[in-house]
Amino acid sequence: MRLASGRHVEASDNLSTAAIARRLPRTLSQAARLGWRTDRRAVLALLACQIGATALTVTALAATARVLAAVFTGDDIAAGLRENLTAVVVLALAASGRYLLDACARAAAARLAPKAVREADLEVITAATAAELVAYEDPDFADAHAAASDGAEKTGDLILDAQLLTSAAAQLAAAATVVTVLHPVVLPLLVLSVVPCAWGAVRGARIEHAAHHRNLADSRLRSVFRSYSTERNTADEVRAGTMAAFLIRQYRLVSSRLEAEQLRATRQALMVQGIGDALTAVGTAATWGVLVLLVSSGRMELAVAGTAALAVRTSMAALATTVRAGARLFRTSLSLDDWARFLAVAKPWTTRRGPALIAEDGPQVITARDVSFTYPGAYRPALEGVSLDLKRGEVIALVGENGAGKSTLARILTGLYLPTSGSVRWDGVDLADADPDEALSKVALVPQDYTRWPLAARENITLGQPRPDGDPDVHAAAEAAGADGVIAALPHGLDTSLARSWWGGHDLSGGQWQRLAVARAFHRDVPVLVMDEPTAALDARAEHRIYTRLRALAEGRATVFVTIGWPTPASPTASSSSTKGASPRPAPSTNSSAKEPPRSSSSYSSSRKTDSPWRP
Ligand SMILES: Nc1ncnc2c1ncn2[C@@H]1O[C@H](COP(=O)(O)OP(=O)(O)OP(=O)(O)O)[C@@H](O)[C@H]1O
Repeated sequence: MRLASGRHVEASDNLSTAAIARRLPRTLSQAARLGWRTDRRAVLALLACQIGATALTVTALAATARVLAAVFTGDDIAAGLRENLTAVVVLALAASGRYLLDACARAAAARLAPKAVREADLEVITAATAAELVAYEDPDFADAHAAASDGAEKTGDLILDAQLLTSAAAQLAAAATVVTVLHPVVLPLLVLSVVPCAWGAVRGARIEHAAHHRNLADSRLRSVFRSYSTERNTADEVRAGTMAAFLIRQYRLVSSRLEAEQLRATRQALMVQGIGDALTAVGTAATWGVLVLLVSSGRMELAVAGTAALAVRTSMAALATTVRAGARLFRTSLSLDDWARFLAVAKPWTTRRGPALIAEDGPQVITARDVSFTYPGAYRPALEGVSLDLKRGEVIALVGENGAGKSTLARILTGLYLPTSGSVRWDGVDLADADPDEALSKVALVPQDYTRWPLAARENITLGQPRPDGDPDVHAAAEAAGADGVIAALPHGLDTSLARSWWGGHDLSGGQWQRLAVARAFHRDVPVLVMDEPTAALDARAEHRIYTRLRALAEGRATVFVTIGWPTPASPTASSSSTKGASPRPAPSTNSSAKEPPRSSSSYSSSRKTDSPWRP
């Protein structure tokens, strides 16, 4: 199995080194802004220490030159040192001060780094949660999101590397100044020897990063195989289905693809870096050769050559650190670029609908007209030409085969998805123009795949939004959903943690979880209630309880009930007293296909013949 790489990967592959280098300042300034937002004092301390350390490096090297001149030029070294005592003291103070300030700068960077990671990650979370729900159906969004999470993690490295780079670059600048003062020909040689090394390091980083991008889809696939093989949710099926060998084979297959791609990239990167290092070795040899030549031809005094040799060594060490830190910074900035890229990819998906508000006591009526919907990247619409009306106090049942579009329609009626064409209006307000937070605050949804929140039982029902009366309301909702017995059996009642993978966490059965999921919808005192197969995992008694309560619960609410209960044609049928007809596909709408007549909540329980009218 192979996942297609998305536009995101291709766009990254096409980025040239020059293009990325041009974007580097922007990426760095983004990191600086992040740092500034998270801890200004640490940023200021970092800057002050860095500037101070640079000034002290220059001072120390200038003092070094004077001390070395005293040592090499005079016959009496001790006398020379005594005469230049100030330079010796300055050298000692500047050198130790520089180490101190360097350590302070590193400490400030270390303090800043985790905060920057947190802030960058929060930006990813904010962008993801602000995006339209349908964005999650777009593979590019998913790939960009995966890459962004890595990128956010690297923000900390970026700050540490930036500190290291500026520190090394300051040392280099100071040493290079001294070398230039001693003899102007040495500096160009130094530069020539470092350029190939820098080129190799940067080019190698780009090759490896491009491979990382090509591997993104496979990396995700492998981690899915890994988690499906080992996680608790799937552990029983893995064993009962004797799937372990198959999953391990798939894991190996994807891993070998990943490793082959990685190996190819590493070979290329090593080759490029090797060429750069070899050229640098030639340049270094030339630098030393020129120094020897200058001394042997009498164009440079031995004392000056000694100082130059020291400065060249310092420069070389600083250059090596600068190149290493620069290459790492470059690689990190590529990851940070992924982070920034996700924010850019997510931006157009940001929910921006309009300021229209639904009346405080609304919606009284939900009207869908000619609604069609196609998932991003899908070849055919999931819904086509659906029209219906749903009033407060009515229950509408969406019935149809698997894949007929019931869940999609339910999400469109609540405004979770916007139709590709047609409109959904609440009291005449098009949901495409309505403030989504305000509209969704009027919706309670029991999704098909409800979440087992690793929280206390109370928060699993209130979703962190307790009603003014507190626990009595929680118990009332639990009672309506048949979850009161579940809570009563918990060791600490509503305070019991349901984070089953943690110590002290309590586990529930599938049906018990579903009762909680239904209770959470009942707890939300809102006018629109959507239940997507809410009784699939319930026993007959619990199902009966929900159905018998539904009438009371639907009182004053617009309720959508999704079920596959009836044997019906391939399209879902919307049944309610006011339904105009719903048909997700070209297939026709209709109530006529339903075995139960359309009805509203008021006629619902009285016309039932079985405990579950949806499953005759
Ligand atoms: N993320 C997606 N991307 C592309 N197509 C999708 C996506 N999700 C659903 N579909 C397609 O949309 C159609 C309707 O799906 P939907 O989940 O609404 O059906 P359903 O009637 O609720 O099915 P079920 O009874 O199995 O829950 C299906 O054909 C499905 O393949």
